[in-house]
Amino acid sequence: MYLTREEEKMYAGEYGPAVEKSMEILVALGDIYGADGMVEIVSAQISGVSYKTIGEAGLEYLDDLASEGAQVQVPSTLNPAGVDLDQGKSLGFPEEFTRKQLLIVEAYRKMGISTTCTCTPYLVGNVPPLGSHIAWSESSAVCYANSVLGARTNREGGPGALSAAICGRTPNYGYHLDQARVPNLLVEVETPLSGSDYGALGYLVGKAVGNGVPYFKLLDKEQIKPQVNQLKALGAALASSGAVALYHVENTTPEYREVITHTGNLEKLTITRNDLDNTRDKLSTAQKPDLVCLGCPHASLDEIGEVALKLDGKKLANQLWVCTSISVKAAADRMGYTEMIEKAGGHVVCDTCMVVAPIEDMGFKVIGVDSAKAANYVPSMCGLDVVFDEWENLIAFKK
Ligand SMILES: C[C@@](O)(CCOP(=O)(O)O)CC(=O)O
Ligand code: SF4
Repeated sequence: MYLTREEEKMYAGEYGPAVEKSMEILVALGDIYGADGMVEIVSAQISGVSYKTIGEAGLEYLDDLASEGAQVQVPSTLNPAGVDLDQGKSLGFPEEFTRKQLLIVEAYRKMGISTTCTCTPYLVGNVPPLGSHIAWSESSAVCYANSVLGARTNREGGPGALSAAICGRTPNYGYHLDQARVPNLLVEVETPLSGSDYGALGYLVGKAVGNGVPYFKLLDKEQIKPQVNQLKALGAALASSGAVALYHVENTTPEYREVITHTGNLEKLTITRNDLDNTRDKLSTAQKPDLVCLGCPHASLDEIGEVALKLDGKKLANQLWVCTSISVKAAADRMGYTEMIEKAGGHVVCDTCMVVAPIEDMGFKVIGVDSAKAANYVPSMCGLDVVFDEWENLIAFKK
């Protein structure tokens, strides 16, 4: 692939071993996927943060890079870690795990990466504009960035996104190019959508479309135009049951007008109310959750607000985590939401989630979720049972 003189220098080690190593990774990826050259990026989002998923080998790799002086060249944020970085002890996270986790985050911090550990960076200031090239790796965030923001990224792995952040570039292939952004499946949804329907829809369509690009026609554009919270749930589920990186929603997402002409001859999938209800039932493996975990992807301020108002003045019978970023929690604190949730016996948990935290070692057995992505991953990544339903049905109050 073609490299500019600057990129040649990076590759040849003229900027030190961290840049050299990172450029080698980018060139290898570019060669595998047939990139013609590199493209400059404006933002990075780096997964592979939890000690649960990257382990000792990951920690060593990051420590080496940090001690070699690696520095990111573009604004970069981290994916969720395995613990709440501030409230780890009071929430009962295992001590040794927490110690390792803090070392990982410290290595990233040294590289200049913001330690806002979240899968919804677009809610806390990492918001690349339409048409910009970026390297993001959290699959739900990739889906959001490509589809809702109209930025351009492949589904990077953690090392790929980190290398891109260090070099300020990523190989130019896949979703960076116009031709990969056209839809290849038309999805007609025949029923109005609300709550966890968006996740159930994403789960079903992700299975059908694999690594393709679905184009959604929702029932009634006036009534059910999806907003940020719904689009994040839809994209997260699409990206977890399939390898989706981009979707379009008619009258909603920014690139639908450019691709609408391609929808005429597409294979069509019709989704009914029954399809969505059956999906929710199929994903559930138990009935009564001992821990309800909301915020997959990380909750927005208004999602936390809805839960807080419902809990206000009551006492919970099961445990509750509402997972979010430190920035959104700060706003929730000021709004009084955190206090309402805590008084009811729940927690606003930062930096982590039900999938990347070691919840299987914390005494929980059945996790209640309102997210299809979490319902898909909790059994496989934590080995625990899951109930997938609307959050209002999952929480129970003391009589
Ligand atoms: C399941 C996921 O949301 C979180 C775990 O990823 P990681 O530990 O950051 O690599 C990753 C993803 O879907 O990209
Ligand atoms: S599993 Fe869900 S909450 Fe956890 S990092 Fe992934 S999208 Fe975020």
